[in-house]
Formats: sequence, C-alpha cells, structure tokens
Amino acid sequence: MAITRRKITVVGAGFTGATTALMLAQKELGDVVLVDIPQLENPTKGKALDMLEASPVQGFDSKIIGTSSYEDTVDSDIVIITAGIARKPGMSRDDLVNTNAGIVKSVCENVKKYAPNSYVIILSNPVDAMTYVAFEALGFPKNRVIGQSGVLDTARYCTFIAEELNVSVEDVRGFVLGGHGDDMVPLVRYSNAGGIPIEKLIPADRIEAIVQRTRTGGGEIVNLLGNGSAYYAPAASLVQMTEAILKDKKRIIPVIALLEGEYGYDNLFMGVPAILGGDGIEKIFELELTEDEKAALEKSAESVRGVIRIVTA
Ligand SMILES: NC(=O)C1=CN([C@@H]2O[C@H](COP(=O)(O)OP(=O)(O)OC[C@H]3O[C@@H](n4cnc5c(N)ncnc54)[C@H](O)[C@@H]3O)[C@@H](O)[C@H]2O)C=CC1
Ligand SMILES: O=C([O-])CC(=O)C(=O)O
Repeated sequence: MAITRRKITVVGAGFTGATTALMLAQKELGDVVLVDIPQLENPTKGKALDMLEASPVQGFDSKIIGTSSYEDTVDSDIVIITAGIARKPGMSRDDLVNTNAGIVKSVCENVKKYAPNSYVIILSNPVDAMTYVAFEALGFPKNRVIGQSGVLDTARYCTFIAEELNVSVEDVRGFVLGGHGDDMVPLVRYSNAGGIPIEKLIPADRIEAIVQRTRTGGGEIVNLLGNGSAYYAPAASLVQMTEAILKDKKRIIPVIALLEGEYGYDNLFMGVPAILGGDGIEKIFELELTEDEKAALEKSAESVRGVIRIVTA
C-alpha cells in the first residue's frame, strides 16, 4: 500500500491556530486542515490559501486547507485544539473557563465523530481544565489526550536563564511542573546550563526573579500585546509536541496528563514530565520532590482543582 501523508487538524484559525498551521507545514509534518466557525469560513480559507502560496517560495509540499466543515478533518492523525477566547490585560486565564469549556466540548464532539483514532493536543485556556473537559467529551484513552503548557513555560524559563548567563539557549535545560497558572513550579534543582546546575551559576535572588518572571510569562506578553495573548512560542510548542508524536521521537517533555496516583494526585490533569512518542503520552516520570517543592506543587494543584470544580459544577 502506498505511504500517505499524515493529516493534522488545527481547530481555531486565530493567532495561535494560524501560526501553528504555518509552522507545521513549513516543517512538512503533514497536510494541515485549519478549522474555524462557519461565520469565519472565508477568512479561514483565505489564511490557508495565503499560507499555501508561501510554499513555492519556502519549498514545502504540505497542503493547507481552511474550512468550517469537520468532514474535511476525517481520519486526522493529530488534532490540535486552539479554539476559544483569549484573555486581555487584567484577566486571568481562569476567567475564560465557562466560554471555552462550551467551545472545547463542542469541538471534541466533532473530533470524536470524525477522527476517533487521533491524538488530541489541547491549547485552549485554562488549559489544565480544558484538557479535562476534552478527555471527558472525547472518551479517548488518557495517552491520546494531551495538554500543552510545559513546553511553553519551560521555553520561557530557559530563555530567561540563557539571557541571564549570556549563553546559548541550546545548552539550557530545565522544566516546569504543575498547572499553567501563576503558581506553576519551575524546578530549579533540575535545571542546568551545559550540565552545570544553575544554582552554581546564578545567585539565588536572580534565580528567584527568573522563576517569578516565568510564572507570569503569559501575562507579560498579554500586557505588551494589549489585545490578545502569546502565539509564536505557543505555536512552536504545539509543533514540537506534534513532531514528537508523528516521528515517534520519545521526547522527554512536560505535558498536561491525567494523573492517576503520580505525585500523589488522582483524577487530576496537570503538567508533568513525560515521554511523548508515537503512542502519545507513553510514560510519566515521577521525581522526588523536596517538602518546599511538594508544597508549591500542591498550591498549583489546588488552583487547577478549583477551575475543574467550576466546569464540573
Ligand atoms: N496553553 C497555552 O499555553 C496557551 C493557550 N492559549 C489559549 O489558546 C486559545 C486561542 O488563543 P488565540 O489563538 O490567541 O485566540 P484567537 O482569538 O486569535 O483565536 C481563537 C479562534 O478560535 C475560534 N473559535 C471559537 N469557537 C470555535 C469553535 N467552536 N470551533 C472552531 N473555532 C472556534 C475563533 O473564531 C478564533 O478564530 C485561547 O484560549 C488562549 O488563552 C494561548 C497561548 C498559550
Ligand atoms: O497567557 C495567556 O493567556 C496565554 C497563555 O497561556 C500563555 O501565553 O502562557
């Protein structure tokens, strides 16, 4: 049988969705179907056509179509959900919960119908709770329902560490644990530059400033943009996750996963380091935490629980 191209659906053709679609195509990870609501069908088609017309210049052969019909998404290998409203200055991600829960649920009903074997990556905020909503609506196994927060939060954290040390971002490693809110937990003890623990390279007060800036990194961009939230780094994060699955790369990256006992949490979606490969979330790593780290994680978990309580009320 002939080998066919992978099919990637991106739901929501706004800032994050459109940027993701272009980046996916530029990397030739598959053909891309960009979906938005019927009222925005023409602009969605227009964005997709504009991207496609960049392909001869940039030399990529992925197809990109825009649509409002889920029939076009049939049998997608990956579905990325960016549909929903974004926050503006003065709002928290949690303020989006009621509107976006309804949107994510309705999107997932279509995903379940048209792409029942897909791996689904959720971006819509508040993303830990939206991953829970998607999991409930899809009825897919837990390895196929994956939220994006940790790649982005870790990217911000590593950007700030590399800037502080004036070294290549390629040599900085670390990760962020917990929910995608202002009490997320950048794990300083597990962060290094060129293998050297950052605690040996950066004074404690500067590390604390980097941790705080990471926690409020989304808000920093929201305040600068004035009318929406970040999209370049979020799109890059979604592309890394998609690539890890489609190429079975077995990357170790933080993802929002259903916890069933890990870190002492049950029935909770939250960011944890995991292997992301051809079968989605293939393994969650459970690390030893200090009492302080445990307390910080519990604070973050309690925030996520609070938002999940709203969607389950
Ligand atoms: N988890 C994360 O790390 C991040 C999450 N986000 C979240 O991603 C979401 C999207 O952000 P942006 O793209 O900047 O917003 P945006 O407003 O530019 O785009 C959202 C798009 O979703 C569409 N949409 C709404 N309802 C829909 C439905 N039922 N079906 C299909 N499309 C629908 C809208 O028409 C719009 O085009 C927001 O909730 C934002 O908070 C954004 C960045 C990072
Ligand atoms: O801050 C927001 O609202 C969007 C987001 O999740 C991020 O950029 O981290």
